Amino acid sequence: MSTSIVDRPRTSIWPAVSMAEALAAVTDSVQPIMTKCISTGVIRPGMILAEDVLSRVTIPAVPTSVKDGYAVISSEGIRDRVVIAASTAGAPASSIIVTSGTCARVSTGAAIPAGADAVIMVEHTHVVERTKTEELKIGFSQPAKPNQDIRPAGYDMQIGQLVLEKHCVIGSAEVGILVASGQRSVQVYRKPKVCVLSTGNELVDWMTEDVSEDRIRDTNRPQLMALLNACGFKAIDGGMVGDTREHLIESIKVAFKYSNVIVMSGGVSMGEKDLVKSVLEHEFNFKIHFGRVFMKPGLPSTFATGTYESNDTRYVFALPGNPVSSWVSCQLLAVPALRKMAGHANYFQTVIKVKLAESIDLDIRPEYRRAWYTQTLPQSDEYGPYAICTAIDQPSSTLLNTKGANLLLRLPPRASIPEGMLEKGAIVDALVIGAI
Ligand SMILES: Nc1nc2c(c(=O)[nH]1)N[C@H]1C(S)=C(S)[C@@H](COP(=O)(O)OP(=O)(O)OC[C@H]3O[C@@H](n4cnc5c(N)ncnc54)[C@H](O)[C@@H]3O)O[C@H]1N2
Ligand code: MOO
Repeated sequence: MSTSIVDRPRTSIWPAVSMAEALAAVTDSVQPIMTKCISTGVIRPGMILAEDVLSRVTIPAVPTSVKDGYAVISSEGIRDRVVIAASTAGAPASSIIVTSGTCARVSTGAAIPAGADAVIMVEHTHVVERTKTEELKIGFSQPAKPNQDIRPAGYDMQIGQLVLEKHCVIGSAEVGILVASGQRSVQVYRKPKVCVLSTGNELVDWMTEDVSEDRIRDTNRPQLMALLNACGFKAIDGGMVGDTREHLIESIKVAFKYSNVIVMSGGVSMGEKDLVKSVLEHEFNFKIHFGRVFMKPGLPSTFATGTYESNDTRYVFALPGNPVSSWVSCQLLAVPALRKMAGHANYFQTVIKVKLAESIDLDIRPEYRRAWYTQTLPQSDEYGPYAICTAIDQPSSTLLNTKGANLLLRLPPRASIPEGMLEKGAIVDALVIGAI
């Protein structure tokens, strides 16, 4: 398909959808992908459960002592008792029977012998009779209530109990719970494979030493790959693509050999070399769900789906070339989609309320401004939390305004506020995009 430059549309054919519409289109299109069975022994933090986990065991299996002390019959008060045996953690106590006037020495976690209904801890006892090496009779300074310091069977976990839910993100706590449940293996979600590629005739690889004046280093690819890797996905390097239909078609085909998701940047606006949308629509027969989003930065952000060489749905996030635009729109559109595919139930970034550390003139578009989180401002004891913008002006070409940003301020469009600006101290929503 080819058209002359003189015939190109003079206004975009793509309506600028709202962010809410864009997010709905993305998250409605993607579903968690396949699952795999994994041995409990190799489960790792970051994996996501694809099934509910029920306990196969009761913990403790029998009543056990909560203290190091003596298992007694509580109704016998503080009378002296003959020590008949010792029950230690890990050793069966089945042969021991505590009867009137006797007690059994128990350690924390040891089974309570039959006949006993309470434990008196060692600090509340003294030796009455002994040999050189063994306790014969023990005296008690405090009585015990029935069931005192006894952990009943099933107190910590019961057979059949739901201990971890589907979509649970495994962390160190969950590793312990899973192992305790006695399950030998579990279903987890597979992570989507995502390929990152950059488009543009002007690009040279980031390793290039001398870059001529008409060229620029491809910063989007390493930056987006780093972002996706930091979010827990293995980004595949799809390389750089020239601005021709043939080159785009070939590179997209190669990327689909290795991945079901492509995150690409550049070539989605109104320029004569901006061919990506047309290639996806006409060469691959993909559905373009949206070709522009009313947001700053990232206006020409594009999302397309379709099939290629199999019945599996493929997803393409064709993001604007401007470096800040691609980085922000990847966080806003591609990351939640990948998180949903990977099985996360909460796939959107956490949103918190922050106070502005300075006044901001609002843009005509809803803006996602880069900012740093701080509890208090310098020379101020007023509690925030505050957001300090990484720069007052934040052009979408200036990578430096992404430096260290752990918040994206979600600012309303100018028309929604009569003054067209937000004063210092105004409270706004912020998406958390890094450790705070
Ligand atoms: N007539 C119009 N022009 C533009 C519009 C518009 O609505 N009408 N939108 C502007 C907006 S907003 C954006 S954002 C950009 C995005 O355009 P493209 O996606 O087509 O991006 P390119 O033209 O390919 O590149 C834009 C800019 O970014 C540099 N770039 C591209 N790729 C990389 C890379 N991998 N690493 C570093 N830098 C990259 C490229 O050299 C350009 O300077 O369009 C506006 N124009
Ligand atoms: O939408 Mo563009 O990303 O502002 O420069």
